[in-house]
Amino acid sequence: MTPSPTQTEERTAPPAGPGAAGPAADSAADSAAAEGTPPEESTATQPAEEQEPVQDAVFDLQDVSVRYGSFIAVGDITMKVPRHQVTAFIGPSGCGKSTLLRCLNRMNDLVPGASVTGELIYNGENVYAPDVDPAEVRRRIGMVFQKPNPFPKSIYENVAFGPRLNGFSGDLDGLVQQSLERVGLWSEVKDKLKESGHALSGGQQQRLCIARAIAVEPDVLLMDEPCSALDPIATLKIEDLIHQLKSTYSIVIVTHNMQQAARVSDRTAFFSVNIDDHQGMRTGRLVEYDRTTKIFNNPAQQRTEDYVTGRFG
Ligand SMILES: Nc1ncnc2c1ncn2[C@@H]1O[C@H](COP(=O)(O)OP(=O)(O)OP(=O)(O)O)[C@@H](O)[C@H]1O
Repeated sequence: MTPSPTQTEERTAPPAGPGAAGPAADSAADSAAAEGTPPEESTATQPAEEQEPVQDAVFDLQDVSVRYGSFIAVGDITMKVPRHQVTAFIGPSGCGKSTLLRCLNRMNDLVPGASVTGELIYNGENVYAPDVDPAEVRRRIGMVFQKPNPFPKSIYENVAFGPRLNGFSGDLDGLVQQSLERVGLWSEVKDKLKESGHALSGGQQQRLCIARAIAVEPDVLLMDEPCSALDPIATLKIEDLIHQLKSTYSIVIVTHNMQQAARVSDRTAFFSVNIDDHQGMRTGRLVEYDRTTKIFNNPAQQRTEDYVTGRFG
């Protein structure tokens, strides 16, 4: 991919010393991100490159851009998302992580004015082809949101709802149990399946939402900051769960938490915002995408290093 024609500046931040990047240095980035420190919004950009090829891709994005009306929220994204691995999207607020995540399963169709250009291939099929049923796409590519959002129904019904809607005719009780077991919730809820999903703790509610997502037997799980509303112990449980689930599902996770990205993901995509000199449009761009260990320990781009070490970029 070629650099944006809007680029006019070069970065002046000094390079980090050897070993400055890495999980040990992540807390600075975490706290800066948590405090909402604005990114250093340079119009300079580096070519986004996929440094190490993905051999078995579940998604293949070619020049994908997402607009809200005429505003390009995220532009020219070319990347492959590996199957049965965890891919993290990181970057400063507003760089389009959630927007890009939502277009992977056509959730953005539900946003008035949102449109997608480019090619988004999922298992060899163009997700946006005219004959593709968005509801089927969303069944195969499930989503877990930032805030746990159980239905106002019983624990059992939360899990049974999707399969029933899809005409599941097998052993529903068994499927509910199996789904709850997979998220480590069964022993905690087996005696109160008729109680409301809202009566659970935040971490339990999020695991219930993951059980609900996997009950319809998806292929991919998209997670949009799934732990941001949870305490550290509940967060670790979800992270453990993500590790377990990746043998069955391909997972894409948006996170502001650098340590979490380093802990749970195999690959990390770092996005940032470029500002168009003429119109001042702030468009999210993919800066660097590689194995997570590389992104955190030896990134190719200065902007990545600045971000993962807490300097922003
Ligand atoms: N429904 C919408 N309508 C119009 N603009 C939107 C909409 N949703 C997001 N945007 C804009 O698109 C850009 C990208 O937003 P998005 O939420 O995808 O970024 P993000 O990187 O996920 O941010 P954060 O980390 O803060 O969640 C932002 O400029 C945002 O204001």
